[in-house]
Amino acid sequence: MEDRDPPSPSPTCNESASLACLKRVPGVLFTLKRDARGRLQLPALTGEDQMTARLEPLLSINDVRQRLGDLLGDAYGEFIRAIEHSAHWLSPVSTRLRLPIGELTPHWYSLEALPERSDEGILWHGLLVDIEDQVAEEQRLRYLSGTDELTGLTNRRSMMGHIDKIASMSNRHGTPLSLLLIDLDHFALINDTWGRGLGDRVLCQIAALASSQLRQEDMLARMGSDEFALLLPMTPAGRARELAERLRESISRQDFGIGRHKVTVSIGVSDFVRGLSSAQLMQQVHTNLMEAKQQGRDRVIQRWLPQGSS
Ligand SMILES: Nc1nc2c(ncn2[C@@H]2O[C@H](COP(=O)(O)OP(=O)(O)OP(=O)(O)O)[C@@H](O)[C@H]2O)c(=O)[nH]1
Repeated sequence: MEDRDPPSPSPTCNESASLACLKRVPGVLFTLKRDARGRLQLPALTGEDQMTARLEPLLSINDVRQRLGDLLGDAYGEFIRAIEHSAHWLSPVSTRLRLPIGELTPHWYSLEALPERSDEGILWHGLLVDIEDQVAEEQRLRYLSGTDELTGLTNRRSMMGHIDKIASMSNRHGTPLSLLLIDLDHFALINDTWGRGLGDRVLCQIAALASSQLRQEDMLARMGSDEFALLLPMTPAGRARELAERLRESISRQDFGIGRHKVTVSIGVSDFVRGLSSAQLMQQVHTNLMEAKQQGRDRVIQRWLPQGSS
């Protein structure tokens, strides 16, 4: 027979290694019990020191509801709802809760627990993990996916969704809605003459200048390249046109730090007509912008979207 060294104990069988590992998990493993009278008990708990310290006083209390309420504050209701739903359907608990455990400011926790029936009621074995960093990263990515990196404005993708939503509200309630499409004139020339870095600065300055003239409910987006869109809810065409003219003038007066060279924009304006789609609104405002370019740039063109057109 082959002579072999006896196998070393597997780390998963080594209790102290497992415990040390558990201490490094930013959360706790727990057992929760709900008896037939609805009382909640916490018979077992282990994990990261700070969280364990906060939850340990609950161990072996006859009914932890009151103490949990004190500990979790506003989040207590949500926690109990998740537990009661799981108890009723015997379904796993899988939720995220914002809990003030072990921290002065609440953190996001992921709560995963499996219920099973026992003689005394229902028993959950579960894991509560601090996912504050993960949630912050998700929020950052969500923000980035809807934001133009250069100007910090809403990007095309997010704006198109917004136009759909606001247009369908206008359709339902008959409220006025206008859209502006703003495009820099001969922007390629600015890049070619003063460099792309300065071109970037011009785009950012235009974004800031336009933003400073808006109401809170208006939405400005960079649609790409040197094109911006401005969505104006509750705004009839006449007021949208006035705003477009003001914007155009203020941009042409602005000193962008490129000598005597003026930066100008062409603007298409369109208002939403009930019964039409957001795609038709977009198409019309684009046609108006093209018309402004063709007529010599540095101007605003507004044409009505004929009812029933496609
Ligand atoms: N600086 C800078 N330039 C960009 C960016 N994105 C696109 N561009 C440039 O913007 C220019 C857009 O030019 P065109 O679409 O040809 O139009 P234009 O020169 O503005 O001329 P008209 O629109 O016809 O008046 C191109 O030179 C692109 O390379 C950017 O993020 N930064």
